[in-house]
Amino acid sequence: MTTDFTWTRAQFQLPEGIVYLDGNSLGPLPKATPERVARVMQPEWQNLLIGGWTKAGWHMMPETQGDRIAAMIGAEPGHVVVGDTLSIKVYQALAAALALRPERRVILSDTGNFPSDLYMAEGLAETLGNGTRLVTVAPEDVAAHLTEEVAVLMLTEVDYRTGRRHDMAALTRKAHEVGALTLWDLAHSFGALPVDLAAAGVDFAAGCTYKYINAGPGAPAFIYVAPRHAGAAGTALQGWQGHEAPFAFDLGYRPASRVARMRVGTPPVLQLAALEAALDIWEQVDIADVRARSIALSERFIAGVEARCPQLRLASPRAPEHRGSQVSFHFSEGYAAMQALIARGVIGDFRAPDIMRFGICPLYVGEPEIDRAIDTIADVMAGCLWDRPEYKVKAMVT
Ligand SMILES: Cc1ncc(COP(=O)(O)O)c(C=O)c1O
Ligand SMILES: Nc1c(O)cccc1C(=O)C[C@H](N)C(=O)O
Repeated sequence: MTTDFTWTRAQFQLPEGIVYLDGNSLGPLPKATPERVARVMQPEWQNLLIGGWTKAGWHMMPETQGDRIAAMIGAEPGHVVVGDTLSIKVYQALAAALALRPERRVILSDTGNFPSDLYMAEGLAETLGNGTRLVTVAPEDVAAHLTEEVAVLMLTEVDYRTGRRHDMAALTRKAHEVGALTLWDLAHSFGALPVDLAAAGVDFAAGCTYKYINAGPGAPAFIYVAPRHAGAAGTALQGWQGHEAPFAFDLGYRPASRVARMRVGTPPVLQLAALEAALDIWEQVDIADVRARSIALSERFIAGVEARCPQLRLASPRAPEHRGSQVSFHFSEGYAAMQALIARGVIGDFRAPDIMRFGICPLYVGEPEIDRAIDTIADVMAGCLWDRPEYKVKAMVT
């Protein structure tokens, strides 16, 4: 299959006149989504009422959508389930992995990891109360800290700030050599670059669907458990929907034999419908084409910005194979500069302390958008427009 990027572009409802370079945080609205979500309300919810769980397939959506996701990330069918938030899925996967290495006490991660993953690990370690501790090292030092003390290597493949990409297969191999298990956060990988969990020998993974996948604000996360751990992995959060027979209402918990054991409570059906519509687009897309185009667009962007804006310093790795699908620059007044860009219709975002972040999503971003972004950044820099007081007011959510 060759991806038709004119077609993909036409599938999105982007506001007129803007260049959207923040799909690495929240993807835009696919045109088919409102109708698909509305269908769950009318006729499904209106007419089927409680019967919708069975007759409209709502109950199985976490698994049916999980299988679709599995096919996109090189996971074995039946080993991915959708639901909850990424923070929760990280917690469950980490708890399961730690329990599989009961004699070890170290969770190894890096300082580039997303804070929520680190907070979850700290909280879990505290709850376990058995001396389990989180050790965070610089991203480039991870391999050197893989020792026989490590129970779980927990990393985000692509750094949310710089876009720096870990070598998932090599680090997984190295972790296994010392007897550790791996947990990969795919938040900035899924839909950004090819992922092959089975080939890399990954033990656990989790990711979200509201970024590159475009399933909407608050869209559910997913979790992957490798087949070799499927029977032994505990779920930590023993909700009734992860029970082998939820509608038997047993007083005792029996985990489902399938990855469904990682379900917790009632699934968010409206949000899952939005995910379905988003995945329909991805079924017409070859991720290898997306990756090639993302690299070409990113190279064009970096070259253009560096040629015209000496004030900005590249924060992302220069070699494309070491990046995800975002490009970041350091600039001391990055927050205000980003507000100036947004006011001119070029939407990226800012991450403390000084990172201007631009997501390159080829499904709806092409050369004209990249060139307009470069021109606008050059204008903001040349005119020191970031120095205006109105751009220095901090918003609550960035
Ligand atoms: C790498 C990474 N992990 C975890 C999270 C947390 O996800 P959630 O808010 O869905 O729990 C995010 C984004 O918020 C993220 O970028
Ligand atoms: N989930 C978000 C939200 O509810 C509001 C604003 C941003 C987000 C994000 O997902 C941030 C994202 N994980 C990041 O890479 O910074």
